[in-house]
Amino acid sequence: MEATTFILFGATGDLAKRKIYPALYNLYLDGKLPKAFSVFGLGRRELTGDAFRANVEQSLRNFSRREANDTASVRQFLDAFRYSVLDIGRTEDYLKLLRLVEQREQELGAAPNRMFYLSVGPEFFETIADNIKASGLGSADGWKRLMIEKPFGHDLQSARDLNRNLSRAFEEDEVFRIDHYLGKPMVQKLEILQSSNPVLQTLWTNRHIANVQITANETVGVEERAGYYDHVGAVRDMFQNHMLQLLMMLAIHLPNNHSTSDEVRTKKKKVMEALMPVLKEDVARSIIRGQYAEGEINGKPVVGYTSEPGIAENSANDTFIAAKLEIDDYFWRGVPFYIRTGKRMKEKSTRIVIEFKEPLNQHALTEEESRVPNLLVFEISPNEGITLQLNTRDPLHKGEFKPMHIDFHTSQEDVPEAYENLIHDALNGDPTFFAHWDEVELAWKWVQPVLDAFQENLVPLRTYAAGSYGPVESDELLERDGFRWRFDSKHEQQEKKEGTHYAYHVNH
Ligand SMILES: NC(=O)C1=CN([C@@H]2O[C@H](COP(=O)(O)OP(=O)(O)OC[C@H]3O[C@@H](n4cnc5c(N)ncnc54)[C@H](OP(=O)(O)O)[C@@H]3O)[C@@H](O)[C@H]2O)C=CC1
Ligand SMILES: O=C1O[C@H](COP(=O)(O)O)[C@@H](O)[C@H](O)[C@H]1O
Repeated sequence: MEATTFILFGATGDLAKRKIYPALYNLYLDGKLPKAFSVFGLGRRELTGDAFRANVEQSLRNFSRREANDTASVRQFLDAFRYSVLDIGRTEDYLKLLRLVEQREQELGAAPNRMFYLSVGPEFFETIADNIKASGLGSADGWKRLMIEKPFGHDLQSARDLNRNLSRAFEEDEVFRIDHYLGKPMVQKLEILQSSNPVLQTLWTNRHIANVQITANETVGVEERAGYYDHVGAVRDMFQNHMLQLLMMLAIHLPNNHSTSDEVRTKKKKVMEALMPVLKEDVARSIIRGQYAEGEINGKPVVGYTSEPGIAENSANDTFIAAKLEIDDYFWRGVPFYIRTGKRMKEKSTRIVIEFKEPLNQHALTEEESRVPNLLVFEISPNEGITLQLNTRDPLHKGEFKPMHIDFHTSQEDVPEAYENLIHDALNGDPTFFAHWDEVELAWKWVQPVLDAFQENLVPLRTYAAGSYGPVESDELLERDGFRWRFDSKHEQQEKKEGTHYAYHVNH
């Protein structure tokens, strides 16, 4: 791997502490960092190098998936870390940083390859990019890359403006837009599972699939992010990025088992282009918008959204969204994709369920028998696994017709965290699991009429009790088409109680 200087804006912030340092540490333990590797942490706070390294060490102790007790290896890891005070708007701070970076590269005899990671609010992105260019930090004789966090814009126009402005300093192939759902191991496997298994490849069409359900439910509420969340809602916070990325990753059809990043991203773009647009006037028919009221999570009472600290008591912000989408292409025409995401839901679960069409069913003895569909379930988090629901007869119960579950689960301890995968890919210059501008723009384009309809109150805001599965209208969205949400724990327990369960557990 090529020598790299990792320049981290927002090094004193929450994301750096909870995600970036632990990810770098685990990459280091796995031997996945370049030999010549330095980190320059930046922030306004006055910190000595030692104080900064102590903060990083604390973050490893608190948040790393592997223990940071081996003092020698932690010390060696921290050796790579430097801190420099930098105010984003002050050009002289960039010149000082340039001198420090050059000095360090010379000490190491390292090529001037520079990774700029912007772990700061989006309002700073353009200023930083311009200052990187103006100071010469971005003009060395090596590569330069820009990693940026979400949100990428607030709507279609602001995203376009941001992209145009960033492109003054960075080319598209130098920009690595993070969508951390693309770093989740099961999401990364979707592509290879489909493209390297003829069984799945054959089934991956509207001939066999009745519908696809994509869920990302959380039990947490707005937490300490009222100021941010109340302006974005579930539609911008989760739907426009993570949920549409999951849809793209599921719906792509790849030619073979060695697809290049260009092929993957081109196919994702094709999926977005084929997504049937929704008109502002029609949004209410295919989108359910919800907000949590008070309720119970894991047996404990919790307040409703508008009683959360920092949220206006008349806020009409969405904390839940369910949607029906259709892809108008050869493979998916006629297959509804149902997407659902919400805060303060019954359980934390991110998953994709593929419901297969009923068989011809000439042997079904009862109406009930004909209603048990085959399901293929990808559990993305908090547990990772794949479940296949098949039908069988139970010889112990008079040959009753029953579903059988075949489960494959991986042990969570050793699964790399999303940020590890993404930082590793970016260090290697592999953009496969980063959002290309074309995808981001098409996603905003699809979402814009939804934002407009919400803004103009064309879509009723439904309430749901905290700790439920969302508004009843979300169930009705599927019931209208003869379906229901699958594999919520209430259904899963029911189905598992009735059926046989086969588990296949893998420790890596
Ligand atoms: N936290 C999370 O879980 C997630 C965060 N994100 C995104 O990541 C980004 C960072 O979030 P988070 O870490 O939570 O934010 P924090 O508010 O915790 O940290 C902000 C960082 O920005 C620095 N900063 C702010 N203003 C300036 C300035 N004028 N000059 C120099 N540095 C400045 C702060 O340093 P100092 O105070 O020392 O100046 C601090 O290090 C945001 O874009 C957020 O949307 C995305 C997904 C999840
Ligand atoms: O990006 C975000 O994601 C988290 C949920 O991520 P997960 O990995 O825990 O599923 C969400 O809580 C947050 O609001 C959003 O900004």
